[in-house]
Amino acid sequence: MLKLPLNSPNLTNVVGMSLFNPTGQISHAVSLPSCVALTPGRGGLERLLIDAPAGYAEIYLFGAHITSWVPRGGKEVLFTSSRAVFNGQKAIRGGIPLCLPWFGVGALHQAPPAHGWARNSVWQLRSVVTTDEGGVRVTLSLEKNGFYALYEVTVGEKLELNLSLRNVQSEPVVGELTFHTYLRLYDLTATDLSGLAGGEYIDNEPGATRAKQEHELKVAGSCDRIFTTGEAGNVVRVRDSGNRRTIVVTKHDAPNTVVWNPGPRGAAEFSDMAPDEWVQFLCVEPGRIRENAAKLEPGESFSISMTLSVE
Ligand SMILES: O=P(O)(O)OC[C@H]1O[C@@H](O)[C@H](O)[C@@H](O)[C@@H]1O
Repeated sequence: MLKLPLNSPNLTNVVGMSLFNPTGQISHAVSLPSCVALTPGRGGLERLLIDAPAGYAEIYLFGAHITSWVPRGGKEVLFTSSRAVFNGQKAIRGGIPLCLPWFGVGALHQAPPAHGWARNSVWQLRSVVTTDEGGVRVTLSLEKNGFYALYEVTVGEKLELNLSLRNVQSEPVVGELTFHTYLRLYDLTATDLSGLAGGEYIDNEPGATRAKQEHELKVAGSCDRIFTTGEAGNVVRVRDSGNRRTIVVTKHDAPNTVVWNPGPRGAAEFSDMAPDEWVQFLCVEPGRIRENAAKLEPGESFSISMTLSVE
């Protein structure tokens, strides 16, 4: 295993060389802009540090997992648990895990692992380029178990994500995708949501029946709802009053939005979350899952996208 020191001059502008990550795989040789470094992060896991004029972010190659995004002049938008485990095996608790190629137990009950294997896999870094808006665009890929996933992350004043999944096997398959986004909040119990009223949801538990969300959703404890939204639900606004901001989640080609928080009792059962941390986040998870899962013939693909912005 090759350990790279944080200050190594070779970590920026890496051209034509291969870096090893702690799981033994070789990262793709890519050229990095000067505002980007590929460094060992927590647990020695390879991580892209992006400090562009328009925004800051950290992306682990393990899970293609974004653990931090700070738009320039703003505050951290993503919650990452103080007890998150960075061992290259367990999914990182917080940030934006990708649920792929299934969500939860899967539309066809494919689990384990819960939420698919992408968040526990090391992704390949394909390219890192600057954007005209002062940001950085990162492309990552993962080919595994007959699927090919391509993930484009644009870090700037907004965080723009585009994720696609292709069937590269000879049989038809079913695929699901979700951005399992942990939004950092000053106080969940004082947070207002808008955009989900009028949508239909099902509680994420066996035997649950479908219901209509009559009023705007207020989450003050445990919540685990899978929404199917129309156009109106493409923009969900999360008013984080303690931080004097509204986080706006805009999605495309993603008919579902999962809203999840474990509440105090649920949080106490997680070894990778402090008991009092449940009030510091809300998961708003755009995706295409369950009855909307994509049926993919060989060679077919589908994609979902999400933009986070702050007002
Ligand atoms: O602990 P995990 O596998 O990261 O899942 C956390 C939660 O993820 C949410 O997306 C699900 O709706 C919840 O049911 C689940 O508990």
